[in-house]
Amino acid sequence: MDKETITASKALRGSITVPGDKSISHRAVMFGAIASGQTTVHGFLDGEDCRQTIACFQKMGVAIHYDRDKHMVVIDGEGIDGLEEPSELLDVGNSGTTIRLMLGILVGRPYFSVVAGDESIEKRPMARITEPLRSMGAQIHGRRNGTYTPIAIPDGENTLTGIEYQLPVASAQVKSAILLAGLQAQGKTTVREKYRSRDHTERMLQAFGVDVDVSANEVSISGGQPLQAREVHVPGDISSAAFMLAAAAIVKDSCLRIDNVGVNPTRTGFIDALVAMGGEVAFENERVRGGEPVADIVIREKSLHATAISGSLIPRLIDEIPVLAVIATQAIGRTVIKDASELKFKETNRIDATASQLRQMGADVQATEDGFIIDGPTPLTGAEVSSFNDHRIGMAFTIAALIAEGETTIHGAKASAISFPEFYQSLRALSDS
Ligand SMILES: O=C(O)C1=C[C@@H](OP(=O)(O)O)[C@@H](O)[C@H](O)C1
Ligand SMILES: C=C(OP(=O)(O)O)C(=O)O
Repeated sequence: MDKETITASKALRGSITVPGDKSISHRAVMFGAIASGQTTVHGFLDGEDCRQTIACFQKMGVAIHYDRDKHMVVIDGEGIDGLEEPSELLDVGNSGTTIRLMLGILVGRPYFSVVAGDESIEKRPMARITEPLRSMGAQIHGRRNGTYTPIAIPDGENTLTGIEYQLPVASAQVKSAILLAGLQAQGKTTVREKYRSRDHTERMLQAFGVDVDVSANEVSISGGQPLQAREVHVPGDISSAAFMLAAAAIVKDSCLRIDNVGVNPTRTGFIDALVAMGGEVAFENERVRGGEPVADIVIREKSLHATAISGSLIPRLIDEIPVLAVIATQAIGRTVIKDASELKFKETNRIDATASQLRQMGADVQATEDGFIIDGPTPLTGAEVSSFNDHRIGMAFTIAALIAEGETTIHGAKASAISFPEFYQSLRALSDS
């Protein structure tokens, strides 16, 4: 198995950028594929998940040209009716976002399609998508009555009707799938959520010329609206920036600047948590590009104290929780993270993975049903840890290794290629400078 060996780092100093936002990159390809005209995407994330999205839509006959060196994707869309029946399985690899959003498109198409992914995708729950889509009239077959992959959509009329739906858990993937089906449905579709999840779908659909009504925690869309191609500039991914910010927050005397990061308020929970812990973080050059807020982020290492993370904050930092748990081991006092049971349904069970590997490194951490209880500060010691082939887990433990005494080996480190292919390179460049 692939591995990386990491030792304690001296201060991280300098200025970097991080790769494009994963959520926005996926959506740019999908929306470009169902729009009419040429969509050009700049700053596309060259991660494995997003490349899988490109491949799926190419299998549906969409002309997509990807220049990997320039991080640019050009999509010649012919509207949603221009999508063709794929003659092969649509393989989403490791990507939950690809399968869930794409199903929202496929259920309204008149052709036969089958979607599946890797071993991790096989274990991830799909009922959250297939139940509401079925209630719109979608015909869905699949393993265990369509609650797990592989999932097949039969050919035929596939007529959909708009629904009003209250999300049982805040999930942008479920919300987006319903809205994409809603675009193909008769009448209006409304999705309500208790806590607001990331709103990139709403923002980008509006940018592609679709009327989307957004009020508080409710989004509505009327069926039959076409998408008009446009240029998309993808900002740096705050979920990737979070690893670098975490490193700078806990490695003594660090001072780091990350330029051009997406700071959509539905995604900045990690920054709020860090500030609540006493972290020194500032946004500079705040601007809006293509409907998404962007800023340069500056952080300085500072002594941190414990905090409580729960409720509406959770969907705003869901993917950053493993690395936040690492930070919490260095904060003074007891950090409690709750309402995060969704972590069990990601690429791996992130509650178990984070707690078990943190304990290997000597942290005082307790896994709970829906989060963690972490007492700090605790000195960490180098250990053999596993990513469980989950990119966020592998990267979180690499950050922990930067402050550990002795050597830490991260097994399955290559998983970082899912969302942050240059992760180890960027980190080495910063600690050498
Ligand atoms: O819509 C998206 O792009 C995503 C939504 C979140 O998942 P859920 O919708 O399952 O919370 C997040 O964890 C994932 O990394 C990306
Ligand atoms: C959960 C994640 O992604 P996905 O659901 O797209 O696999 C993630 O990137 O942390």
